[in-house]
Amino acid sequence: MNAAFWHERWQNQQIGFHQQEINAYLCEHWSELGIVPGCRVFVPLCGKSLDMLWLAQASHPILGVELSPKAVEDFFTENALPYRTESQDEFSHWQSGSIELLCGDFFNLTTAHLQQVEAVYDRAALIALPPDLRKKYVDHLAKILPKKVHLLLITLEREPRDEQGPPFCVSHDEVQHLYTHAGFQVELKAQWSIKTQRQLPAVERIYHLYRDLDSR
Ligand SMILES: C[S@@+](CC[C@H](N)C(=O)[O-])C[C@H]1O[C@@H](n2cnc3c(N)ncnc32)[C@H](O)[C@@H]1O
Repeated sequence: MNAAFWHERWQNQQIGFHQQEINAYLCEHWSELGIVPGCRVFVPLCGKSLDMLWLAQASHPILGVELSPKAVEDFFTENALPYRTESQDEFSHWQSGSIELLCGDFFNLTTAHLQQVEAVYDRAALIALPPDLRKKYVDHLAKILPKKVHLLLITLEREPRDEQGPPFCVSHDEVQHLYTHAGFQVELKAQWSIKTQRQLPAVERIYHLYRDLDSR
């Protein structure tokens, strides 16, 4: 799953993952995480997700990262948000008010980019990646995030399990393994049986992941 794959998806508008409405799990579970207004929220692999608008309206400064310039531009234009843009190291930086999007590769982010981030919202980021990249993604995220941080993570697992994707099946055991290994406490908040777009049975899980390395 290389950059060309995603650029092509955006150019051809093969973006079935994009939701026209705010994610219901975000609205239902965000307040349970104890993340106060004003906390900066990082949205990895953000696409043009409308969930960023909901988080911004909940008084969270937003930092997103996205590979596709088309996705980033569409986010601002489709939502009628005036923006300014400039080049920054390996990223182009797009900003409108409290929403900042970095256009470039997640794996080029450093701790400097994620300063003051206190929470992460991962919907369709971990599950967008094949197995070998998922470990690299979690390890990199754990490395660049501040020591004290909360994550809201949404995963998907089709039944019976398969290796197709994206979106890829990510099991509860895998989430536990990846994030515990990276120093996080893992709490499964809820799970729901659903039907995928192709009417396949699947389970969606919502996690609160938390770490506070200073308090150890
Ligand atoms: C399945 S989509 C999910 C988008 C968004 N989270 C949502 O809920 O609509 C995954 C997104 O990750 C982006 N992406 C994939 N690999 C990336 C990388 N290494 N760095 C930044 N963005 C990446 C793709 O362009 C795509 O927009």
